[in-house]
Amino acid sequence: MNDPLNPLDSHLHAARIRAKKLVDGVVSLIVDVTGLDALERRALKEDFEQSVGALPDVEGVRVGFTEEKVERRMIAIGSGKGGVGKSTMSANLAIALARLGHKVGLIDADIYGPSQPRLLDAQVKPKAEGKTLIPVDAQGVKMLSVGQLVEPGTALAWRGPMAAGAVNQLIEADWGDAELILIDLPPGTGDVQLSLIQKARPEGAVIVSTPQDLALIDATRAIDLFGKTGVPVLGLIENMAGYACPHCGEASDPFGQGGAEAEAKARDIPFLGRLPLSASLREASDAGRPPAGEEGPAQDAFEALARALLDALGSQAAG
Ligand SMILES: Nc1ncnc2c1ncn2[C@@H]1O[C@H](COP(=O)(O)OP(=O)(O)OP(=O)(O)O)[C@@H](O)[C@H]1O
Repeated sequence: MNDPLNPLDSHLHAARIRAKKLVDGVVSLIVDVTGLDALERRALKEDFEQSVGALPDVEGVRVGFTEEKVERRMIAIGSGKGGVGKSTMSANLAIALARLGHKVGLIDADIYGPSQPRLLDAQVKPKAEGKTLIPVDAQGVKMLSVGQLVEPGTALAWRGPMAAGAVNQLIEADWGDAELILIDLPPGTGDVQLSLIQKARPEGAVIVSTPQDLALIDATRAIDLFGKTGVPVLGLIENMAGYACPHCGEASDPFGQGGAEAEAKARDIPFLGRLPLSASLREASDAGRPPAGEEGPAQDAFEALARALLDALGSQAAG
């Protein structure tokens, strides 16, 4: 006899059907929703209810969901002081990790200057399903920013617990299939950063520093902050290390060379690599075109940093 549910085999989302049965006119479907956010799940459910409900002899439809469990790892990106390129690094590392085949999320928790919506050219408000925020798709990365929770340009003079509350909303968002979530912390090593780290409980941290002495002293404070909270430092990245003159090509080291690497070595922390000061990198970043997404030397540099980070994460998990 012809199975009345046969037409489901040619449904657009037939590959997601894990089980189907028809009992007394009621169809029960189990649908795999791996990788779909709450809005997409609702749309899929409605689609099945409508198309199955229209089949002959069907009086009711029940749709249940199943999904593969995603093992999520959160990595905090911190810096001892502002302006060292932590946000630029977070955006480009996120894109480089996604290009290496990872499902990546990015939380912009920089309450003093949330810049990810601009860096990733994604200045849109996220949607919500009930109280759960749905990250926006930003150049292949799922992203949420504290900047999306307030009006643009509003100074965020939040204290630690308030900031932690807002960041909590971002952490508990619907991250779908994202397995690696980078969290761009506010610069500095005060109470605000401390309570954010305690709230987020990242698996590891990356510290961004410039080669300047002062930044290095600040970087060591950041290392101590993560030590205090029991978060292992996965590695140090040196940004704005050396400068290639765009006119004559001569390379120079306005802030000195090797300081960050030496500091990392002295502290027994992996040195993940360095990125030179580059006018084209700054221009592309300011224009919302992260260089990690465009072919060129900067893309190669970010890919190498992303690989070093994955290695450090691997050894951390193994150790
Ligand atoms: N390697 C680089 N070469 C040239 N410009 C850079 C480089 N890295 C970052 N910048 C520029 O430096 C400025 C500060 O960078 P960014 O906002 O990422 O720093 P930050 O550490 O996140 O600062 P804050 O947390 O205070 O916002 C930006 O204009 C950015 O484009």
